[in-house]
Amino acid sequence: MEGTLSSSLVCSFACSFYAHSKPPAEVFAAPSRADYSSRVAHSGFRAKIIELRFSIPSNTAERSYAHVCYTSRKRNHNLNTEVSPHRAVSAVRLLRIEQGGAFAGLLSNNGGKALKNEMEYVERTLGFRTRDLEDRDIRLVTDIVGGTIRWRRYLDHLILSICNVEKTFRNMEPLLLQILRIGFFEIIKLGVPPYAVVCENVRLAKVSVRPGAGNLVNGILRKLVLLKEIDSLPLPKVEGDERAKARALATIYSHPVWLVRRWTKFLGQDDAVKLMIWNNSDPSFSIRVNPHKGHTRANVVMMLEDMKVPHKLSTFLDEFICITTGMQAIILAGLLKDGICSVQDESAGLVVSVVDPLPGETIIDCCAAPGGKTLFMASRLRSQGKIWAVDLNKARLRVLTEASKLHNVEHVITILHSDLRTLSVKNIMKADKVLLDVPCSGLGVLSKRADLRWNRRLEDMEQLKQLQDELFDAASVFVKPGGILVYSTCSIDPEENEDRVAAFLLRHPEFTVDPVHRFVPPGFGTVEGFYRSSPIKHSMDGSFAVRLIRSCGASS
Ligand SMILES: C[S@@+](CC[C@H](N)C(=O)[O-])C[C@H]1O[C@@H](n2cnc3c(N)ncnc32)[C@H](O)[C@@H]1O
Repeated sequence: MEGTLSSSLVCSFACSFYAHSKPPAEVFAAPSRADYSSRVAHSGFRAKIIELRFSIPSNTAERSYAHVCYTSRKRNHNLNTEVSPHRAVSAVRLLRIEQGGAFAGLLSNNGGKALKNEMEYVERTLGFRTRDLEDRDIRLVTDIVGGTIRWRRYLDHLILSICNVEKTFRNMEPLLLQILRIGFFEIIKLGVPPYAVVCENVRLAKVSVRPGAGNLVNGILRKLVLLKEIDSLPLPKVEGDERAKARALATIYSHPVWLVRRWTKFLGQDDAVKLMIWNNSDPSFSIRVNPHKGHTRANVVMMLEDMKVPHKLSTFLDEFICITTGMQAIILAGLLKDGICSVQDESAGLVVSVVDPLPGETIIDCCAAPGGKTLFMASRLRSQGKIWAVDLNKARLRVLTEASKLHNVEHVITILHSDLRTLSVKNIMKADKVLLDVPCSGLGVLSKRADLRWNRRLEDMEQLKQLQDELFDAASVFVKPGGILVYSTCSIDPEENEDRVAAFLLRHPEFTVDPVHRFVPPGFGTVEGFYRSSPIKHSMDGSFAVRLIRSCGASS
């Protein structure tokens, strides 16, 4: 069959392949019919191959694709024990993330089911099963997937430089590119012995892409090893005008150029680099102990010691424990599932300190779901008082409802599914305190959200700012005279933080800043009286909050 197909059509075929557990259809690129046949032979399905030849509009070269209709599952599934399972799973997961079908975190509260789905995807994509993942493999997948996504721009620069021919790089099968990225990441950033990396990634490319792909991986990885040995990785120099410097820094520290330019402008080059280094480092987590399940922090510390999970007490929040590694063990031990504690960054906990919920108060949590801050505020109310938890997203509110039951705080929380802006027009509720934790860019949490830096665009910022202003106005309506309004973000961007507050105060002279210094530890309050946590200063996520007080005589 001859013709012209758009790349989006190819993509939609490929997506349908991932979406079905029944015998699927897929389209993939391969230079010869023998390659299609080899792939189908490994697939575990009986299949009919229809060959397509077409050119992609953005790419003048004609390419050959196979449209494979898998007709039924073969009875005996191919178990491939030679391919290292964590590499195979990582490659497929990276492919899915890039195609928008998965998130970066493999850690899941419902580990068993998630893992089973994961392995089914791997089997459907590669055409063979690997042995099941052990705990150690899961940790490796988490490290490799997170790291490879973070370092994508840097790795692609090296791969492209070593391929030498841009066409080879651009025309690479998507799975092959992931295998190369993994190999580069393991050699350069994880320091895995090159022999093992070359050998295993070559084998994976051969059996999962096509036999010829193994040779390509072999050649490219060996060149990389050589360049690394002589300390000659082809990296750009930070020189030239602003734009050239930003491009070089963006490659060396693997961030989008627009972010580098923005941070260089707001923070200066040195702090921008420190921030990028933080974003590329392994994320650290903290857990909040839930007292409503009869546990104390000392209790949970003993459990962590039994589990040999390295930890230290938070110096900023009495309920928090910082964990460097071992989250998987905490999940497997059921500490989250049983509501004994929840994962919450200290920076988010300190926003609750800014709100300072007191027993007996009525609080409206305006953008509440999935409820991290609602639950902490509920816990601080000590069963006296009320929280109205408002959110637009029904699915996320369901998570909040379940979590509030799990944490034994559901009696103080009432869920309200609504657009805050519509609710504010009705003007039916007034509260002592109102928390507005607005949708934001999330630029303060890039170390935990490995893929976020690649998904955010400069254009998003304008839309977000407009939404933040609208929600800020809406939230203010619920504050009673003399009451408190807290606006917060998990962003470090002044345009989402200080600038939004300044614009709000111009529109709402009935509010004034109530400095946060008496609510947060020293070092977190700014001269303007705002709360700001900084990854480079406090080694935690970046977040922001302001506490505003409505004048006693003023009502909306
Ligand atoms: C940053 S998240 C809130 C996180 C939450 N406070 C927590 O600590 O878990 C922002 C939330 O705003 C919600 N949201 C966005 N637009 C909204 C609107 N117009 N009205 C109400 N909620 C909205 C989103 O559904 C999302 O759950």
